[in-house]
Amino acid sequence: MVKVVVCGAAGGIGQPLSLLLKQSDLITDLALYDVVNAVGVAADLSHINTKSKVTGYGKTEMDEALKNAHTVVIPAGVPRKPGMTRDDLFKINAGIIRDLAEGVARNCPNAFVLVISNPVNSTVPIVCEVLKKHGVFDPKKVFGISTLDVVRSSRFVSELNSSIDPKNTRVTVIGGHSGVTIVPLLSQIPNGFVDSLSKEQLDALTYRIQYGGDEVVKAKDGAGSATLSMAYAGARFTLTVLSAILEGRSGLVESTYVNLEADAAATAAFKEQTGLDYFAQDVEFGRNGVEKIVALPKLSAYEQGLLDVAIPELKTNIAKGASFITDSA
Ligand SMILES: NC(=O)C1=CN([C@@H]2O[C@H](COP(=O)(O)OP(=O)(O)OC[C@H]3O[C@@H](n4cnc5c(N)ncnc54)[C@H](O)[C@@H]3O)[C@@H](O)[C@H]2O)C=CC1
Ligand SMILES: O=C([O-])CC(=O)C(=O)O
Repeated sequence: MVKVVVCGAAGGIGQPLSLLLKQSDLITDLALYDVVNAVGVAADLSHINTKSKVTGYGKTEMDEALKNAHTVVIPAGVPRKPGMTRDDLFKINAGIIRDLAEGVARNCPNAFVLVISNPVNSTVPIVCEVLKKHGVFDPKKVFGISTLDVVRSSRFVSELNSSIDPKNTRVTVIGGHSGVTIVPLLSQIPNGFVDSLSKEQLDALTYRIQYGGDEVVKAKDGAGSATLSMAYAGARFTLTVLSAILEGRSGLVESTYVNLEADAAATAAFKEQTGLDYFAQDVEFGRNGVEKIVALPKLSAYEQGLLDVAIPELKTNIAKGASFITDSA
């Protein structure tokens, strides 16, 4: 049995994400949990003629939903409105994520946990600290999904150079998932892409990637943030990880936000230099989740400048998430 649970499954991301996961034969049981309407969404999806069995769980049924899960994907919580930062969501989402992580520790302590809910820079440390508290933390199994930054980068780059196919051009994005902590490594794009840009173009492209989320928040004008592109990115990430774990496919890589203990040997020097415990960078997946954290390529001076700005902000975000659990222990 491969049971995948979507927590927040009736939401703007949860519904299309569940629809995309329903397409996959890797999943045998798709469990949809939400405090509202999950049973209805599950009934709807359950009629689709693919192999997985879909079940819905309401507000009081979290434990049942999570029981024996293989993988838990979490897009539960509130989205931004114009004028808000992702950090402004902490007040409401931190408690939601803590309670879901407690549910994971109780019902599926060996599950892979994939976190979408913002602020990702802080919600991932919350999940890790809760699992640590229960003695069930495996850093190879907890991921912050920052794939949307990669998806946006590929698309935005292709808008500047029509010979680039956005589907086949993966841009490594390191750091975290908010504003200045999003650091795209555009210098890694082949064929001298970055050298073809003026300084103004490079600044504008970098800003667009860092603030792509705000573009959508503004356009939706109070009706939330990215949902469809996030569902696409979330499904791509989830199915990539599942393919490595279940099918043993090797060489599968995505940028994702992880606890650096997931590959302590590879990241020891970086941790020492920066003081960061969590960081988004390219990760190769394997049967146990993180197979290895890919070494950072040589950054351009421009990228190093971006990273220098990202580090203090990331540190604050991480400390805020971790202390939300450790200070209440
Ligand atoms: N990682 C990323 O790149 C992205 C993250 N997000 C984040 O994803 C989250 C969800 O966004 P949307 O789907 O647009 O919001 P939404 O409001 O449409 O959906 C959230 C769902 O979570 C449910 N929910 C609330 N509390 C819950 C709980 N305790 N247990 C289970 N379900 C609960 C709600 O009932 C709702 O159905 C937000 O925090 C948003 O900022 C959004 C886009 C990209
Ligand atoms: O911007 C937001 O609040 C949602 C998000 O994380 C994104 O679209 O990247």
